[in-house]
Amino acid sequence: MNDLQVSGVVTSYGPGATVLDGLDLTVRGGHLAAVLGPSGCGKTTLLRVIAGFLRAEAGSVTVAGRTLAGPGVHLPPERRRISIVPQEGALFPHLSVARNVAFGLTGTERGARARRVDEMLDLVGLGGYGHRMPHELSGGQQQRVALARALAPDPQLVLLDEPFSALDSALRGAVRADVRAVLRAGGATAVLVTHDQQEALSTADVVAVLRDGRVAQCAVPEELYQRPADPWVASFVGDAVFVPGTADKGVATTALGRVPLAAAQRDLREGLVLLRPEQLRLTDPDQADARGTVTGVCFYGHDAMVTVAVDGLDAPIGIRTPGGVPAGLGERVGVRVSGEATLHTAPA
Ligand SMILES: Nc1ncnc2c1ncn2[C@@H]1O[C@H](COP(=O)(O)OP(=O)(O)OP(=O)(O)O)[C@@H](O)[C@H]1O
Repeated sequence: MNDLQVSGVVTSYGPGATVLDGLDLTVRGGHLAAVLGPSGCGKTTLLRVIAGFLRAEAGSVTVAGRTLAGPGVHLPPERRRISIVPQEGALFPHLSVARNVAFGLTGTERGARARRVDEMLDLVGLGGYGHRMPHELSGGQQQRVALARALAPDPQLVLLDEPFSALDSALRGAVRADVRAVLRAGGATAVLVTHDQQEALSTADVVAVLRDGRVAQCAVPEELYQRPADPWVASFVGDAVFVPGTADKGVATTALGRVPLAAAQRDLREGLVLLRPEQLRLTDPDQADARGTVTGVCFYGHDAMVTVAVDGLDAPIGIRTPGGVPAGLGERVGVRVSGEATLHTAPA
């Protein structure tokens, strides 16, 4: 299988400018990994090291057991069997769609090349578009051609660098789903760089969160969201509600009541209890473990975020309420918690 293994990679752009600092990342063959992290944390740099445009000062990169970079080894990009889908498709404007897709098929006999182009255009849902010029396509169609071009040479690994960021939000979800389906059908391993948490969680098999030149956590989306490694990761991959709590026998006691803890966190005695806003419910104050006063309401259409100053808590908390705004400013409300929480050491 085309497993990607990045081990102990160190890269800098000069003295004192270390960007990747012993980074490890493993992606199983055929899986899509999203690399998520704050601006400037080194996401693109990681792609450049994997693709071979940048030399790592230490560490190694292997795909399917073949060392692409490592001590004494640095294969040039064209020998790595890696394709890249850049931010805005970057199609050659003077070449037709078919010739764009055929671009990486050098050394392939003419008939086989034409068949492969047709096959790739069918795969991305653009069969019959081969004669068009890039400017005759929508942004989403151009991105799909870029994907067809990337997949045509049958790469072991596809690197996607924020490939949806130029698309408007209505198109984005649909193109994202298309690209995901095409990658699955093609069977290549893929690494998707994004700064969009929703995109990472909804598209990837695993999500790696980068911080300080390393992977802070790499996990399947549900685990990352529900059991983040620390408060920083928790806040980075979604809205987080932190309340102080003490733990005993797998249950945390907090100002919001008693909350069961996820199994992996059961050894800590006290710290910050993490909940997601959708785990909280507004109820009648007489039927709740916790009570408070509404201090803010933000309506988003599909749900609303209601901010409540809970008795006994220093800071107000956000509660996501589906289907409208159930309480107004200044109203006394009850708060109920559902599901499990995680307990974390409070940051120093
Ligand atoms: N060619 C370069 N020369 C010097 N420094 C660079 C160069 N390219 C990137 N950097 C620096 O390296 C760090 C990581 O950059 P990189 O582009 O990998 O971040 P990123 O996570 O992809 O950011 P973004 O999300 O903003 O695109 C940044 O501090 C950036 O300023």
